[in-house]
Amino acid sequence: MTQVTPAIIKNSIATIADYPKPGIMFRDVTTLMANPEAFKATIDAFINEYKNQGFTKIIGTESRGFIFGAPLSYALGIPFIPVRKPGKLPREVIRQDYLLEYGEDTLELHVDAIVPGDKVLLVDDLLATGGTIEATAKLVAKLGGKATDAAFVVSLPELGGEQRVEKMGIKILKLVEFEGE
Ligand SMILES: O=P(O)(O)OC[C@H]1O[C@H](OP(=O)(O)OP(=O)(O)O)[C@H](O)[C@@H]1O
Ligand SMILES: Nc1ncnc2[nH]cnc12
Repeated sequence: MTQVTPAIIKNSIATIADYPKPGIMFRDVTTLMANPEAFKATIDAFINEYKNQGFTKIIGTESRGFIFGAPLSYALGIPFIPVRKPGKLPREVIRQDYLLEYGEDTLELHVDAIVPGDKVLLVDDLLATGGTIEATAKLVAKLGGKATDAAFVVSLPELGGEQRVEKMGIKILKLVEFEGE
């Protein structure tokens, strides 16, 4: 489905140069979240795209993925599953290491959170190198599910994440792009 992204979404995202490391242009969605009109436009755009599409689970990746994934899960009546940084989930987990734009990390998923045949929507605030979403999709696959789609508020195409995620057969929705700005 093609939709026009309201300008308020991009306009409400702040950019901080050289955070958290020199050379990084940090796209800060806290200013979007603090703007109720922009936040509503963001969640509504996701609802329009993903209603009645047969998803059985929505995954949000810690931490900013929780902020956009949980309201979508509530609105669509689809279970919300958190993928978390190490040591945060209390029951048995599977793990996946991955590289970030500015570091490396590990993600974990409860082993009983995904069942074979699940059709999973991945939600995160931002797509940069695609390492986070690739690791999350691998966790889903290890448990027999299939991440078919991934939704982002922001994509940074210069960092190659879109090709990396599409190569895995995952369809991307991005509401906003930042390129050399
Ligand atoms: O496409 P990638 O190169 O993987 O980068 C994107 C990821 O990086 C950020 O999360 P971060 O790991 O900084 O964690 P946070 O949400 O807890 O701040 C962002 O929220 C995405 O999850
Ligand atoms: N440039 C960026 N801005 C905000 N979050 C990010 N996560 C990875 N790269 C980022």
